Amino acid sequence: MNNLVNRILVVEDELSHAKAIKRYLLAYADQFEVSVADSLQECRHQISTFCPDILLLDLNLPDGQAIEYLKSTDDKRSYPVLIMTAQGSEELAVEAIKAGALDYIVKTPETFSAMPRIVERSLREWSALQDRQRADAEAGQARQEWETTFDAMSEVITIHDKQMRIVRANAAAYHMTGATPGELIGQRCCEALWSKTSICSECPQVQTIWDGKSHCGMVHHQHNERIFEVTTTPFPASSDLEYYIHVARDITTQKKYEKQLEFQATHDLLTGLTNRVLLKDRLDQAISYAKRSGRYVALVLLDLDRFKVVNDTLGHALGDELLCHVAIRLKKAVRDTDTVARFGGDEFVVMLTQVCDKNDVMAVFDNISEALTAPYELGARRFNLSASFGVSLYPDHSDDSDTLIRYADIAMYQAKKSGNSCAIYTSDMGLEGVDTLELENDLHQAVEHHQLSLHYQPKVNLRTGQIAGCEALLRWQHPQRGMIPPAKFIPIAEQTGLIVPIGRWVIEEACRQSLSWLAAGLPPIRIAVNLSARQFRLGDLAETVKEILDQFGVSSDLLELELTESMIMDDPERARKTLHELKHLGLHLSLDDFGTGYSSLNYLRRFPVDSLKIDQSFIHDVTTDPSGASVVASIVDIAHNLNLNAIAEGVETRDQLEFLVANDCDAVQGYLFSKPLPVPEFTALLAEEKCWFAVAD
Ligand SMILES: Nc1nc2c(ncn2[C@@H]2O[C@@H]3COP(=O)(O)O[C@H]4[C@@H](O)[C@H](n5cnc6c(=O)[nH]c(N)nc65)O[C@@H]4COP(=O)(O)O[C@H]3[C@H]2O)c(=O)[nH]1
Repeated sequence: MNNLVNRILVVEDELSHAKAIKRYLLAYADQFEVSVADSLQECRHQISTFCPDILLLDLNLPDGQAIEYLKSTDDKRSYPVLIMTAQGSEELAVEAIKAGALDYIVKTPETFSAMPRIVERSLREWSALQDRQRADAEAGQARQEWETTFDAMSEVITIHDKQMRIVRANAAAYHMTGATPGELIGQRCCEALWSKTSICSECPQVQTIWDGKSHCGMVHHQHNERIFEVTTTPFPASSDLEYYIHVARDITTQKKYEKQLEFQATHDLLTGLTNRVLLKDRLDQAISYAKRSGRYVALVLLDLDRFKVVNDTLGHALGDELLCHVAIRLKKAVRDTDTVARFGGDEFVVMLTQVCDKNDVMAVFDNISEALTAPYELGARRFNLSASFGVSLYPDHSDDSDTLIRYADIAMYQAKKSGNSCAIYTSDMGLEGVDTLELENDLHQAVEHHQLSLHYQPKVNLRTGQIAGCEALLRWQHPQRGMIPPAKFIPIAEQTGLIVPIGRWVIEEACRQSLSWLAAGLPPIRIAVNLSARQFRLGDLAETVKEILDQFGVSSDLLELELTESMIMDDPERARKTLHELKHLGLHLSLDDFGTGYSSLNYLRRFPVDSLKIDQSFIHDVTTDPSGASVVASIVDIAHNLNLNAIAEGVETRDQLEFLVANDCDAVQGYLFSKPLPVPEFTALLAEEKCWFAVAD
């Protein structure tokens, strides 16, 4: 018993009983405080004023029955009530207990004397009862909260037994399955939730049942194609019965998003092809597989030749469409096990794996090349594309993926530069690559530091044997490396854009030289200057040339511009306009390296050019290869049919010269007559007024 005061209200109309009870109680313990009421009315009054901890209530009181009183106050009571009854009224007392009394006492002298212990015990019981009720209420509340939460969870939650039968399911589970409680409870989880007929051993439920630990895994819903992350956790509900909580979270959107991100990180979004990151990964794998299998891996890097022009003239939408067509064709041209990647822009890479024979690479290359060059139809338009290819091989060139990619790139660059469609990497190309970077830096200073100069090579008229003009050829005297050939630095100048100021300088220098020779009293000579593709595309070419001619006061008749076929065929309409503007100034125009590119004779007819320069590669073979000879003869014919002059370049032997004379070529240029000469030597040649017929005869 604690030391707190216990207030006891005794409601008894029989005064002697009340006194006896009070006396026993007060005599028993100090903490008892006793008050007496003799009616229900007084009882009610004292309950509010005395605030009893226990009520000893006589069954029959003058103003009413205790049972009625209990019934009317049952809900609010915070104290125990003991009914006191006379012998023989026990039945009524039991009724009083039903109405809310804690117990009853039959009034006898013995029970009066035992009253303190009865009160003590009753207070203890009451306190325990209160605790239990409070605990029950709290448990009820908790349960309600839990159930609300359980049903409010968006995750599908089920509780199942060891046989994986559902014993409880939340609202999300019913919502997902569309089942009623009757249809879900007792069903096997896999069937009821996931529409699966068999249980997968990797199911987190199965694993949890096996080793008693929580397991998490992914479950694909068989019918609605959604993906769930499922966690199963065991919990002991009683000592011998185990339950498992199964929480399934719908992660379909998350997975979709993850997949999308992964795709974006590893693919080119326009074409859907593999990107550089994934290609490198696959190349690493292919190399390690090839190491074991003793096979080759080939990398074919290709760059579309005229793509920029297509893009600029037709707009990016059509350009994109074209790239998608290229991607499809490349994929079709190789096996499924090979990889086609896009590195951005118009650069694609094909990785060929499990190659047994190196010759197979060239066969695949032929397929690719053929697929790419077939005409493209975009809307009402038809296009032809060509590409430059660079090939590198594992194990011949490297066993490192980055290096192989770089080597394929260097080889492609080499192919482009040399005008061949394909180049296989060789070690000297690699060195050239290193060189290129250094040259690029030095080239920036070349103009400023007067390291550039022009050499002149005569063109000889085959009818007169005399100089018919000359070609100005750029030379770079590098302070450390000595003379660098144009084939090495012009492509760098093209790439960096430096060719524009350099090209302007060449025209200015040719005009300056022309004036200087005239001033020296030498016969007027037409100087041909090579134009670069970039200069030609600039748009203000005619204006620039006119400005230079005006600045030096040189007659336009003394200047010739040499363009290549590819420069004008890139964008024939624009080229035609520019050529007309140049022609309008009075310049001579010639098509250089004729025969090496793709020319449409239809277009050619519409271009105001004066000469076709037959590429030296044809001249080289003219006496050894009958087909080479017929190409040259045809070009001369074409030129004459179009009212153009035919000039052969790279003439080195008398046999070549004789062939050209026999085939009615108009003029020649080549080492047989003279190499390109520095100004003093060429000036001497001019002054000599040399006639080469003696040589040609
Ligand atoms: N094997 C052999 N070669 C001969 C013979 N006769 C002449 N050549 C060389 O053939 C090239 C002819 O010039 P290209 O076709 O315009 O080809 C030129 C031209 O495309 C470019 N280039 C040169 N100067 C300029 C320039 O000022 N501007 C631009 N944009 N390109 C230039 O560089 C290319 C190479 O120029 P070069 O090295 O000077 O090489 C010159 C010349 O030296 C011969 O009988 N045999």
